Order: sequence, then structure tokens, then C-alpha cells
Amino acid sequence: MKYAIGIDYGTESGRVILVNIENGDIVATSVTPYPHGVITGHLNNRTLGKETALQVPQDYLEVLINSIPEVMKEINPNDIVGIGLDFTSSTILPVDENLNPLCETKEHENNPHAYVKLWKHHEAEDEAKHLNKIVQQEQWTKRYGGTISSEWMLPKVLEIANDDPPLFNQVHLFLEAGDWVISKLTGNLIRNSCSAGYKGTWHKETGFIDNETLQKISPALNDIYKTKLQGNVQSSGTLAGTLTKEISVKVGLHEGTPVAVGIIDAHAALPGAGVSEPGTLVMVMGTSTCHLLLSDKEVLVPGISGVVEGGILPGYFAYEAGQAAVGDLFAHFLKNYQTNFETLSDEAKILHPGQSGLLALDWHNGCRTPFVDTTLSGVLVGEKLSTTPAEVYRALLEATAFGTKVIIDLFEKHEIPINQVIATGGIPNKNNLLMQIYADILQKEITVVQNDQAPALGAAILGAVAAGAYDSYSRAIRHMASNKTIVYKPNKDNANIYIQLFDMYKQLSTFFTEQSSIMHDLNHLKGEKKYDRKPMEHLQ
Ligand SMILES: Nc1ncnc2c1ncn2[C@@H]1O[C@H](COP(=O)(O)OP(=O)(O)O)[C@@H](O)[C@H]1O
Ligand SMILES: O=C(CO)[C@@H](O)[C@@H](O)COP(=O)(O)O
Repeated sequence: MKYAIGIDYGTESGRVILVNIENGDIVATSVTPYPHGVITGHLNNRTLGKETALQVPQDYLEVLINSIPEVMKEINPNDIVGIGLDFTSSTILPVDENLNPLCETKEHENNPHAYVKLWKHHEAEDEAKHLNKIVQQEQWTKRYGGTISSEWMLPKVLEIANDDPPLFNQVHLFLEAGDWVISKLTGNLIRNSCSAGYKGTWHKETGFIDNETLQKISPALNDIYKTKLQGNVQSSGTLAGTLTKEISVKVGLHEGTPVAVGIIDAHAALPGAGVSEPGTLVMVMGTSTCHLLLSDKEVLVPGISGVVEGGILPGYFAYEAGQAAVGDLFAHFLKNYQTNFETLSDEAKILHPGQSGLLALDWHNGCRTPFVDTTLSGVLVGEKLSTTPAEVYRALLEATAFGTKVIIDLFEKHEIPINQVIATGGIPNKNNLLMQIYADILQKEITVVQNDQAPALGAAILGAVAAGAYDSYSRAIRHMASNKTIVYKPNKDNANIYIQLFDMYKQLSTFFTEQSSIMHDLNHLKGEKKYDRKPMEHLQ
């Protein structure tokens, strides 16, 4: 029997799976929660900005050292054909000449800018707004729905250049954390085309954005792609190199084991969920939700996260859209009400659509698609003294489904067909109420992959292909991807009420984005910077 190892680096933990390459059976799984988790509030004794979200790079190596031996307990290392890895993005860190993280030095141990800035670190909004003002007329921005998000590489780099010039000057390279882990595994520095394409403004024919534009954005960015952002971009899933002696000893594998170039976590879920052709929307539902879709054609859809040729599988344009808080929003609610999913679900299940009189906007971590604005916030309308926690919970579940409907409508309006909707990630198998609500609100069947590890499985498929165990992705996906599913069918009786509620959801979004500056004014009162109102015409 031969196996591939898939490693999925999520927001809270890293998951390692061992996969039989003949039939895709996951024969062992190990989860390592990051020892330092997501650092918010304080770093050592220093108070952090409200939108700061940091991580500790050593935690990623802990995942390798702890979880790889765990899945290898019964297996001979000779039987491992290859390793693939996916990572959240844009999750970036500054390193020195030896690729060692700057936060590991005594000098910088208390400096937040020296740590990993997680994808959901939202302090670079000012930089993103500034950058967007300069580049908004350029054609390439249309591939990114018209807006560069503050979650991405350039705004985060600019944040450090603006806030801490001495540290910025000391940085040798800024790396995607996934590329940094690959460098620790193989000794090779490669920038993966998926992160570079979606989060780094890279295009396979034209490369990165030109230096004239970079200079206009900030003198600090002059020649940045030849200096702190240098490095070859290589297609995700091609061979990055092989395991070094040093790391192979630590994880109990053979030196020389092939390792694939990394990919973004959500994007790995598309092959992991068995998709190798256009027309199937894959919702990767976890801390956030990413919506991924292959197509034969490139359409410049306003408000999406991006369309990248070959961004997930060779030969197709791959679209990404997203919602920045889904599981995170539910977790936030549970924490505030000191309750749990089981209790709430039982009570929320017996409510009918519309019965609570509540309607929510799911923007508690900003809105990715279609407004690309991390300063937007959550809303609950209709709360009374009689409102129960289960009613609010159900309104939040529904709000995330309405957010997904906005995304599906956007793709369909731009004539990108969606014939099937697949749900995967950590949530769908844990919450059947949520999945039924999605089917009812979208009025589409939702196919749930009966395996929570689609990203890790996708990563293992990349590892097997990079190692040469399969000569094509379609063959590898056919053999290795998950094929056990259950289907949620839309309830026609609920459709009428949900159509009305969705119309109100859209009215609320329009009010808080186009007609009222309340959300931004409230941010201002909190002491945050006041941002310019965003013109919404590009979304019409
Ligand atoms: N029963 C549930 N219903 C809805 N969300 C859940 C449930 N159980 C856990 N979650 C959410 O799932 C998210 C974690 O998703 P997962 O895919 O495992 O991780 P990651 O996003 O880090 O890859 C958390 O935000 C958590 O609140
Ligand atoms: O931003 C992306 C993908 O573009 C993700 O890495 C990010 O949403 C985090 O994903 P998870 O919710 O942790 O699975």
C-alpha cells in the first residue's frame, strides 16, 4: 500500500492526514491546535490594535513534529510517496537572510509587526484604501473584483513600512507562511502560484505589478519584487523539492520524500471534494467561507476576491469569492451567550422562517464579497424583549446563507453557470440545520461531502501528483477524492418567506453601504481612522 500525506493549516489548528493513494481512504488523522492560537488583544505585555490577529511561526512546525509521527505510527516511511500542504492566505511573516522569523529574536519578541500577520489581521485597511485609490483605474484590478483587500500581501507589507520603518528595513523577505513551511521542509524558497495569484497580484503572463505603480503607492515599495518580495513563483502542486535530512529526522520520514508546492487551504478543498471540471460551486465552510468555482472563461466579476488562470487546477480559470466570518460569527455568538451549538440548534430547528421577526447582516468580520470592506460590521434588526438566543442564532445562520446567495447571484448575473453546489470544510457535517437553511434560501440542492478533511485531502492529492504517482489531476481526483455525500433538498414551502427576507437583506446592505455612513462613523467614534466612503458604482 502506498500513501500520501496531506497537511491542512487552518486558522486555529493544523491537520495532518495519511491517505491511501489507490482509493483515497484516510487511514490516520492528527490535529495539532496551534499552541499560541490566534494572538489578539495583547502580545506579551503590549496592547494590540483591535483588528490585529497574529500567530507564532514555530506553532506551524509543531504541527509537523507532533502530527506527522502520530499518523505514521503503523506505517513504514518507505510507503510515503509524497507530501502536499495547504495554508490560510494571505498569512504572512517577515524573515531574515536565513529565512528565520524576525519575531524569534530577542530584539523583536515584543514587536507585533515581527510576527505572522494572519489572513484575518485587519489593520491594513488604511493602506488598502490608499493603494486602491492609486490602482483602481488599472485593468488588472478587475481580475480582483475591482478592489485589493486589506487581507492581502501588499497592504500588510505597507502597514509595516508605514508603522515601523526600522523593522521594515531589517526584513530580508516577506513570505506567505505556507511558503515558509515548504522552505523548512525542502530547503527551497518558492512562492506558490495560488497565493501569489489570488493574494499577491501576480499573473502568470504579466507577473507582478510594475515598479512605476509601486512607487506611486509608496516609495517604500520601490523594487519590492526584486527585494523583499523576490522569489520564483511556481505552480501549486508541482514539485517543490524533497525533505531535508534535518526535518526528516524530526518527523520520522525519509530524507528525499517529494514535497509539492503549497496551495491556499480553501482552494485545496476543490480537488479534495472531487471537483475537476467547471460548473460546481464549492463552499468551504469553516472559520470563514470561501466559494470556489472553475470555468472555461475569464469574466471580470465585480466584488469577487479574484479570478486566476490555473489558480487551482491547470487549464481552468478559478474564481474565488468569500464571507469573512461564518464559523467565527457563530463562535462569537456562543461565547457572548455562554451557550453551545447543540442547545441552540434544538431550539432553532423548530422555528419557522420569519417567525422570530429578526433579520441580520453577517458582516461581523467585515464583508469580503461583494463590498471588500473589513470596516463594515454586523447588524440585527427586529430584536424585542421577547427575543430568545435561539432566535438570534437562527437569524445569524440565515444571514450567512443570504450572504452566500448574494455571491451565487453575482456569478449567475455574470453568466458563469453554477450547476451544482457542494459544501465542505469543518462545518457542514456538524450542523444539519444550517445546511437545510442554505438549501431553502438558495433554493438549490446542497451536496455535503461526508468528510471534514477536504482541504487536507486536496493537499494529499497535490502531494501524490507532484511525486509522479498520478500523471494528471483528473485521474488523481477520481481515485483519491471524497465521493461519499449527502444531499439537502430545498423545501419549497419556505421559499416564499425566504425570498421576502432576502429582499430585505439586500435593502439593509444597500442602506449601510450606499445610503448611510453609520458604520464608518461608529468606527470613527471608537477612535479608528475614518476612511473615505467607497463608491459603489462598480458593483452596479
Ligand atoms: N456545530 C457547528 N455549527 C456551526 N459551526 C461550527 C460548529 N462546530 C464548529 N463550528 C465552527 O467551525 C469553525 C472551524 O472550522 P474548521 O473548518 O474546523 O477550521 P478552519 O476554519 O480553521 O479550517 C469554528 O469557527 C467553529 O465555530
Ligand atoms: O482567505 C482565505 C482563502 O482565500 C482563507 O485562507 C481564509 O478565509 C481562512 O480559511 P479558514 O476559514 O480558516 O478555512
